[in-house]
Amino acid sequence: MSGRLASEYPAWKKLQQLYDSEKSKLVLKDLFAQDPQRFQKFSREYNSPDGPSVTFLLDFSKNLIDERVLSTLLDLVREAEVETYREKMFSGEHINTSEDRAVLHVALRNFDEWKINEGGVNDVSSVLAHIKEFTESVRSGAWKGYTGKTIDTIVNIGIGGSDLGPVMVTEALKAYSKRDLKALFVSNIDGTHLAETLRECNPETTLFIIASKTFTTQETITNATSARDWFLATAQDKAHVAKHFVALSTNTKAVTEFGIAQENMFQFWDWVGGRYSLWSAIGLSIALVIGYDNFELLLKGAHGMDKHFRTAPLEQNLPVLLAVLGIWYNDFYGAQTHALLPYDQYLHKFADYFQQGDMESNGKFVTKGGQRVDYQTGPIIWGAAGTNGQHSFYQLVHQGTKLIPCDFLAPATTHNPIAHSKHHRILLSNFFAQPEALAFGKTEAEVRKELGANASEPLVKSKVFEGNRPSNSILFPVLDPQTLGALIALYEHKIFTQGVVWGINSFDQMGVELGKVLAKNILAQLEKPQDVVGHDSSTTGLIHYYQKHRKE
Ligand SMILES: O=P(O)(O)OC[C@H]1O[C@@H](O)[C@@H](O)[C@@H](O)[C@@H]1O
Repeated sequence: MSGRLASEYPAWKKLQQLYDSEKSKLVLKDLFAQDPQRFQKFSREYNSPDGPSVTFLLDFSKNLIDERVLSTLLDLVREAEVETYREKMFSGEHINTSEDRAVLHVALRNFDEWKINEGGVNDVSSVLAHIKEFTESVRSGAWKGYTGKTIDTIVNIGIGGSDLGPVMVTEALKAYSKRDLKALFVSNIDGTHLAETLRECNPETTLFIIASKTFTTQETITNATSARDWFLATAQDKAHVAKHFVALSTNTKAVTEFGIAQENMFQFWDWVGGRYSLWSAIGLSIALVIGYDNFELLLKGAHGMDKHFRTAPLEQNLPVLLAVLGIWYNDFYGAQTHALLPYDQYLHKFADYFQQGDMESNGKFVTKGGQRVDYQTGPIIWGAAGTNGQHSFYQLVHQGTKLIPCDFLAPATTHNPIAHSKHHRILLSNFFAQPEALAFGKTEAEVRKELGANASEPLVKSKVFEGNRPSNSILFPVLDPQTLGALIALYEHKIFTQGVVWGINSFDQMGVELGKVLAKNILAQLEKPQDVVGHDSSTTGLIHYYQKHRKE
């Protein structure tokens, strides 16, 4: 990637001018009043260009934009050569320059359509076949534990990208799950996570999936080793490990050293970034829970979005549109955060997932060319499932002093139409009402009318909603595997587009390294107070306090 500073592009400068001169006119109430076509102009329906049918509506009309702002934002995308870098990604160029790697999660869901030149790409289908064979064997009960019993529990041990994707997707697609196969996830090094999980497991019927791209991650290897010790305390014979432990990794050597047979290892490649890996062997737990065919639908739904991203004109290109809207708020309005608000309980981990997806990708202050940026890069991503958020943090979103752009997502149809879909209608009425309230607010005059002449001034003021708070709404027919695949890919490509504009490398994660190194050093000093050397007084004081109070 060019690694140029985004602030040097002519369109960036023009956007700054537009912001300065037009900001006071970009008032949603007026913009909607002036243009009866605004919804038509600023909404797009997605229809998957191929593969399983996926459709959804992206309504971005409640954003603080007009046609001039949008076209200038798209000029910025052109000037940053997003289209060129998009092609570089799809063709397997090493766009992850700091690690000299290709970025090819799109190859994992390509189903041989596009020719890509990179080692391992041709093995994707054989790994999928391995996943299919294995999942069918476990789900059918043909795969037996060491005492001949069927597997009824799987435990995915992994962290970061080797955990968050499987957790999010298995939750999101619970409606498609095999209900008699319990899926548990252990990520934290905190022994509590493993201990509490193992309480739910029977060694005779539990399958451990050790998910680690590198197979060197301290948390995962420590948890996996303790899980193996727990298993062997009952099973006794090391030969039984083969029936109860499989690995998902790029590191064959470390996997075999751990004692997992090569035939129980599911391979992937260094061009799959951790936070983009749920489509790879890392998705094994997903395939086990929802079945291989549904896993394939997830991949195909994502592939449809890849094709859309690769071919649709920028004005129609949904990931690009989401990306530029984000840039508008992040870099010109000074918004620090972006909220993901799915009105679907099944998507309750969606924001957690994209916290890593977005923040580990675009939380960088240096361009690919090595320059310190002079603008904001990745936003803080957060959110929760509606309507829970409404009874918690929405107060600040509506009346706080910060601008928080929001994405609202919802399915038109629920998988659980209890009480004749009464719950769902109430849920959706909130999904429609919140963006409306954010955009149009409530004026002082309206409040006065409502409260009557005797209302006190402070009470009137406290009930005013300034409005003009932007949001996107994404409405899809039903949360099925293919739609989820398309939605995840939509956000992946949004992140890619923003990264190219900001000139940063969205595909390394140097920022997680320092803490790891320091922790290793400190671990070696925890025994005795006299070992605690080379730290500032605060760190030393904290460690000494721990040493004084620990019991074990
Ligand atoms: O899959 P492994 O190699 O265990 O890595 C797990 C996670 O480690 C973190 O430090 C990050 O680098 C993540 O991107 C990664 O997903």
